[in-house]
Amino acid sequence: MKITVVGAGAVGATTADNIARKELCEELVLLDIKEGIAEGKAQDMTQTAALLGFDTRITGSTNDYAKTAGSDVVVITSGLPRKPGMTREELIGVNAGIVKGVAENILRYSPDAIIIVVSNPMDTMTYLALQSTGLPKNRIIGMGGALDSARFKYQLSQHLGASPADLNATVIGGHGDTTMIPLIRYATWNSIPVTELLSAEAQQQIVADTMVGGATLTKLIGTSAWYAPGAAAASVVESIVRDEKKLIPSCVLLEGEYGQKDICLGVPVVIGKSGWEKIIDYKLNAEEQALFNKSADAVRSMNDVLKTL
Ligand SMILES: NC(=O)c1ccc[n+]([C@@H]2O[C@H](COP(=O)([O-])OP(=O)(O)OC[C@H]3O[C@@H](n4cnc5c(N)ncnc54)[C@H](O)[C@@H]3O)[C@@H](O)[C@H]2O)c1
Ligand SMILES: O=C(O)C[C@H](O)C(=O)O
Repeated sequence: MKITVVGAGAVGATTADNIARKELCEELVLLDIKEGIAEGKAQDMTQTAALLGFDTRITGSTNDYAKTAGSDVVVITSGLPRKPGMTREELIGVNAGIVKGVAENILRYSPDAIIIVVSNPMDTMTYLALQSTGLPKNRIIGMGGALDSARFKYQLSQHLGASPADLNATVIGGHGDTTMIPLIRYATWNSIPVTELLSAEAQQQIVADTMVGGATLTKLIGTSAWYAPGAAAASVVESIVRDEKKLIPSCVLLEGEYGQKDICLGVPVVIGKSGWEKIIDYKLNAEEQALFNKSADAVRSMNDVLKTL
């Protein structure tokens, strides 16, 4: 198994670190456009092997895609992160060019790869990667829901005094401050609906705080987060390489599912060795479906911006 992570910045390096620690592959390539950064981080990470006890071989590459040849899975994290006060959508102008170029280069050397898109605005970057590579839809997965659902569980755990591991909670829709939809109606604490345990005010607060989870961290740190994003991206990789069939909300092409088509948006999907394998229908109620449609409208207008770049 060979995995490439493009972008050796905060999220890319953390994703690679998680992949290596979990020994998800024999060969891991970290690629960046900035001279030396990928080689340096690959060497630094390799020096943890003796301490942590893993055997994954990690190679760094300064923009040499030949080194990525034959990758089974590729994670794209290259691109600008937002600064405090910005939205993810404001990154489209720079990141669209980066993601398109990277996806095309990857495909040249790894025609069979499954691609995971992390760069923001992620829903539109996933759509762009799908359009520009023409890959089968199941091989392009946008990572957002895995992270947002982990943040949703974090918020629930704080209010309930519960272990996040005992919580089951899902965020669908876009990966944006106003487009994500934490499905509180479906959230449970070891099978008990959280709606039976929390006041209406607490539920509203949890949903609101989950939606701005990324913005909150960006304000605190001065750039966007990387520990949970890197762990979330690695969890999607793990479900693919171990063929786990985990149900992970992810951004995929919709062709009528959830009432939408010609758009990549977050829905619960089963992820295994072929990429995303099927979409699970959560049977949204009218209010949730209205939110989903609104989210789709917002993402579609970002997708339209691609035509003007
Ligand atoms: N989808 C998500 O859940 C999620 C979560 C966190 C961050 N992000 C996004 O991930 C991206 C990366 O964030 P970060 O914090 O790692 O940023 P960063 O600045 O730390 O790293 C980005 C890296 O990309 C590299 N890069 C730029 N152009 C490149 C190219 N053409 N080829 C190869 N490498 C290139 C840069 O040199 C840099 O090292 C941002 O767009 C951010 O918004 C998404
Ligand atoms: O918030 C961001 O801009 C980065 C990422 O999408 C996140 O949710 O952490």
